[in-house]
Amino acid sequence: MPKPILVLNCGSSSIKYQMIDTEGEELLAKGLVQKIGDTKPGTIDHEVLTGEPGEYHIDQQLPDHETALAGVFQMFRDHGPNLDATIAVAHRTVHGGDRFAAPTLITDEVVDTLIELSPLAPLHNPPGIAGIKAARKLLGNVPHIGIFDTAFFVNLPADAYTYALDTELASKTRLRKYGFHGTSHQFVSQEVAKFLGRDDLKQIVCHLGNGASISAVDSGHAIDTSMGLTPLAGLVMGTRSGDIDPGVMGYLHRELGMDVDAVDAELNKRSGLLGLTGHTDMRDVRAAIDAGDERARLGMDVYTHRLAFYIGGYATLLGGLDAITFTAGVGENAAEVRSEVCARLGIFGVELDEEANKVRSKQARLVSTPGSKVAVLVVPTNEELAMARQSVELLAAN
Ligand SMILES: Nc1ncnc2c1ncn2[C@@H]1O[C@H](COP(=O)(O)OP(=O)(O)O)[C@@H](O)[C@H]1O
Ligand SMILES: CC(=O)OP(=O)(O)O
Ligand SMILES: [Mg+2]
Repeated sequence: MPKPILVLNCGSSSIKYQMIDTEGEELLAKGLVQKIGDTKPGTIDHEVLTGEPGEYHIDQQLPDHETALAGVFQMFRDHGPNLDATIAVAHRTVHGGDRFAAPTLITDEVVDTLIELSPLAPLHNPPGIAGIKAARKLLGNVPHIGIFDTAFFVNLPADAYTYALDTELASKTRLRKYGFHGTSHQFVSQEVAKFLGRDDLKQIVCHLGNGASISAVDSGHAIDTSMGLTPLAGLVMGTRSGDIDPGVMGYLHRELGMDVDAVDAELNKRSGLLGLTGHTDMRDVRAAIDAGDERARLGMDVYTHRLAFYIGGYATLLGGLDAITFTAGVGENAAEVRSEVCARLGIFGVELDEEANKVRSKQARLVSTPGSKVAVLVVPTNEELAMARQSVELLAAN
């Protein structure tokens, strides 16, 4: 009998989910819900990979996360696998603040604390909490576990996480760098160590998805990462600006009368690749570049400039560099991004094997030349599997 865990990743307008058998780690089902809270009908795509495999799609009005999850559960009831066998539900919870580091059994008290932490991640935590509440209602008889994006970074050195702000103000408001995508940075850096057969690696992980972040990992410990108090800092992302002069906020307010919410929305939702090129998706940016669009070309240059800047800085902080790894939607698929970033890293003796880099594969792989002073890898991330593993550990310890 399989002992499945349901893993939920609730975003503001989407839910990604997987059902994973904890014995043997087989993926039993996965799915994606889109356009939650939209005036237009939302979509639920459900794929069953066990028993009688199949793919199912429905269009349905999805005013909130509770309706969306009810739709997902209906998919399970109509097409399988059997939800009754589920032993636990794992929830990706973006911001654990300074309260949560390890995977945590969710109680009413934990939910209250997460609500308190919400202002720290206004775009990410509220949908996560909505998902937790809805799932606990629909599947009340199994443990629910929170896994925090910030967890891998709780032990960053103080000089990495401290902002140059008034100490009292910072401590009163818990203002510091927290870092995000930690489940992915940890999973991928461990996969790299396995792949290269060494634990004592100085490595940089580039998680380039719609949200994007980069981390420096020394012998398994994160020593710096690009996201900050919120997931807005650092790299250029699909719609987020990443690093800008903090003076931009006051400037936009004074010049255009934009209030704080308007500036926040501008930087989070209309900036990044979208603001630079008119496209959020890297495939569309690439198509525009190929069609001679100069705005898209500049957008890509800003994107790789920022990446190279961080890689150079992190190599210095690490005091050496053994491996650079690309992961997530862009990192795993966009060969041109890897190629253009690596072309900026000659000073470190990075040499990409352009042919190997072009090969499409779902496997972890080396894409640098044998002579490269730094190994360059592509490693698929699997945040859901990492979450399932951490949940199993927590359940075993209780
Ligand atoms: N084949 C591809 N080539 C280039 N970029 C891709 C490809 N497939 C996906 N992407 C990029 O990956 C992004 C999604 O990455 P993902 O890691 O799934 O993000 P998130 O988890 O933040 O939704 C897309 O927005 C797109 O930019
Ligand atoms: C924290 C974060 O940026 O997450 P995502 O990439 O899912 O938006
Ligand atoms: Mg992601």
